[in-house]
Amino acid sequence: MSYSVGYLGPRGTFTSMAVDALFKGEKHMPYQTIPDCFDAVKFGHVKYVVVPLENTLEGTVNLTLDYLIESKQLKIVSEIVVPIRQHFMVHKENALRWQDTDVIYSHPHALAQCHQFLTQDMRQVKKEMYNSTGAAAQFVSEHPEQLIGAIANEKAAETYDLAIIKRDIHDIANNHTRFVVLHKNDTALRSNNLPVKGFKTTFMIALPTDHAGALHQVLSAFAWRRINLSKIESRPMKTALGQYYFLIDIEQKMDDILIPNTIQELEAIGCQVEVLGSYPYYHVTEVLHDV
Ligand SMILES: O=C(O)C(=O)C[C@]1(C(=O)O)C=C[C@@H](O)C=C1
Repeated sequence: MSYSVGYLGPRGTFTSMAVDALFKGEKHMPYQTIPDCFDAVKFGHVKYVVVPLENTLEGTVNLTLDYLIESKQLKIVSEIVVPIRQHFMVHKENALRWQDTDVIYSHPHALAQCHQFLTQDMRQVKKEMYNSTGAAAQFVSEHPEQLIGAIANEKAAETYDLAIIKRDIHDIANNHTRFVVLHKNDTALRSNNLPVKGFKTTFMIALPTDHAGALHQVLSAFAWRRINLSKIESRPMKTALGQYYFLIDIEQKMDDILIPNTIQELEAIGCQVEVLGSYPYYHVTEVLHDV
């Protein structure tokens, strides 16, 4: 295996910023889509992959969560939260004509994070979804003959030599995305250079059918042990309407007693419980500086 880390590429995505922060000096391999990232680690082309899981403004990246639910052999081994600053950029040859832009490309999450800018300043411009912010920037750089723009980060503008027209166009300043590192076994991945902010464990829980108050019982199994939940979310099981998995994050790492006992209690009421990972989390504090 020549590459150790795969990620949602190309260079210049926010995901590549997460990779740079966690895996300094390792060989990285960009993949075009989130499913490609999952396949790369499943089939052993890379040891780890980094994919986006959740954003402050847009919530969960459903594609990642659905693949995580499906890929039971993969575990979350680390998490990193990255500040997200979105900028509007065009090809340098079109910088003076940016007001004539016909189409703006970006990842659907990035477009959604810039709703106010797109509806107020760019109302007439067509919006097109792309696989990632970096790929949108690359596409713009390859098509100077078209009056198109991208929403992406500063690194993408540098990498693809684009002109930033408007900075910080995301709706709220406190915009962050949570990325997870996936691996074939559950050995937690520690960063060599970032301080650990804390630990989490993620569960996937299927409730027993026709059991009144089952979710209440699940929550109370955590509550009476004073285990702090940092997230709860449901995703359809895709088997029938009304059937869901509950994804629960707790602010605690796997231990020998408390968590195994919680799982036992959940199984005793008929729940199916999978631990999707028990891992350290990190924050990137510095935002890419202005040029
Ligand atoms: O990594 C990127 O640049 C992406 O395009 C993906 C993604 C996402 O899926 O949330 C990552 C971070 C930002 O929230 C916007 C887009």
